[in-house]
Amino acid sequence: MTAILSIKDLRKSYADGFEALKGVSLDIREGEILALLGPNGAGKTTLISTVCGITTPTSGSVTVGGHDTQTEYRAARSMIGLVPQEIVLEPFEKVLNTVRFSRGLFGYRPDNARIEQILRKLSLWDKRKNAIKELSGGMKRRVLIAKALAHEPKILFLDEPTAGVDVELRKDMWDIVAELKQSGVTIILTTHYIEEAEAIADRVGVINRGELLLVQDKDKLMAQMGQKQIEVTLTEPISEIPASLAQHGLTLNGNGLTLVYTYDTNAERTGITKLLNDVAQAGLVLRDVQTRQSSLEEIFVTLVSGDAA
Ligand SMILES: Nc1ncnc2c1ncn2[C@@H]1O[C@H](COP(=O)(O)OP(=O)(O)OP(=O)(O)O)[C@@H](O)[C@H]1O
Repeated sequence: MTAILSIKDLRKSYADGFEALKGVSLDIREGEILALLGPNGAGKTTLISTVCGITTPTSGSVTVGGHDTQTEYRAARSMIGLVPQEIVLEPFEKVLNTVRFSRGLFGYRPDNARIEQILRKLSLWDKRKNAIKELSGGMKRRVLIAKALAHEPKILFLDEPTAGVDVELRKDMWDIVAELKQSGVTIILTTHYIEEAEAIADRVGVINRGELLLVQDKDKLMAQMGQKQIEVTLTEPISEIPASLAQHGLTLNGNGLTLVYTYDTNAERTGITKLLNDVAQAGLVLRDVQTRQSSLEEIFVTLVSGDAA
């Protein structure tokens, strides 16, 4: 794996002593889309700000394309584009100038063709002579993306790009992200929308209370979603699972009253018939049978609430 971005044991304590990042380590592959999920205050923005050099880490290191963000700040930072969560734009400035200026900030020569291409891609070309204050909220968000792309970054951070945007713009954002990926840009986005992670991410990371709880290929998570559980409640509790049921990989819950069997809904044979037969053969009497399906949302909620305990 080629890691374009490597985060090692990153910690951040704010001046008031609050530890917002508690040793985060993460390697990001070149060209992938990683979605970072986490509840409010989990540390997503702190992580992005620290990686982008806006916030100084308390300890740990970050390299971007091999450049250390602290000792080789300019080289590392020029590879990164950041679309912040909050709209920070000069209201009286024209769209075109705003985006051109961003390119200049990174020491890049003016390139009108490139700026035009970016503005067209983001449907802002017709608005290029408008002042920022004349734009709608959604268009301002597009300007933030244009600014972040103006210096041709290899890695793009999008901090909640679709928070508060309408369905159409959200769809447009997803298309833009997919196009950028096609052109080889690595994308890290934070989101509260689990369906967004499902729709566009290659990998999903879950962060809570400053810790990265999980980073996994989305497809693997989706495969987990394909799993279902059947809960068999018995009339009498048992102290252990009978040996004749060992092959089913059951767990015993609820004070010995519930047997839980996990199966794959996509599999040709679920094994339910044999399970129920074997349960009856073992002399167990059923009170109830229930099935339940786990979703990415549930995995997320379980991880985050388990962490809070
Ligand atoms: N400048 C600061 N000084 C002290 N604490 C801070 C500062 N900035 C952020 N925090 C705290 O650090 C924690 C993480 O905040 P952060 O903004 O990184 O979370 P987040 O995951 O981006 O949340 P959200 O989804 O709400 O944007 C929060 O408890 C926040 O209050």
